[in-house]
Amino acid sequence: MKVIIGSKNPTKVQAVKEIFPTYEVHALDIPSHVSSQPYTDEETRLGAINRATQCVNQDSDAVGIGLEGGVMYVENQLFLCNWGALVTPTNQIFTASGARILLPIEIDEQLKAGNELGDIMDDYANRKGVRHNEGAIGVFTNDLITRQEMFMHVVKLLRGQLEYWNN
Ligand SMILES: O=P(O)(O)OP(=O)(O)OP(=O)(O)OC[C@H]1O[C@@H](n2cnc3c(O)ncnc32)[C@H](O)[C@@H]1O
Ligand SMILES: [Mg+2]
Repeated sequence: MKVIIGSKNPTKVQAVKEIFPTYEVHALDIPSHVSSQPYTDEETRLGAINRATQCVNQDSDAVGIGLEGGVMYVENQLFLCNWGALVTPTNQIFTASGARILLPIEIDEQLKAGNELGDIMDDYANRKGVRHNEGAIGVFTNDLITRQEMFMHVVKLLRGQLEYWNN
């Protein structure tokens, strides 16, 4: 069995490898066809579905997975949000979201100024490549939950649904 993950971001690729250990895992750089910084649950989830669908279009024997990061408001407060989608060769679509965490007001202001969260996080935390490593969720949980761990949970939710509806 084969799974294609529509990103080369190591936090996403590793998450899929951990949760699908018996599958052959391929990583392809696939566009999300939504804004580079999604701002709602709907847009973030659509980005994940778009990536997963394009993965299956590349190889009709494979299961496609898309993982997408975004932000969303809950009562005027900005939260990190992440969505995953899994598309099967017969076009079943499963989606699931990841843990959310409040972002400081400074991050909200920087995003409104048009910067991408990945770049803002490097400046804010004075680190390099936060998006490829611990992620914003790692920074704001004192490294207790990394971006890969958060994505692992999302991919587990996808795999579980795939198995439930196909057994
Ligand atoms: O190569 P891809 O798969 O696109 O990986 P990415 O790091 O750009 O991740 P996303 O496109 O899924 O994320 C959308 C935007 O949100 C940013 N982002 C989302 N979650 C993040 C996190 O935990 N830490 C840092 N940046 C994050 C990311 O940098 C993008 O600007
Ligand atoms: Mg991106």
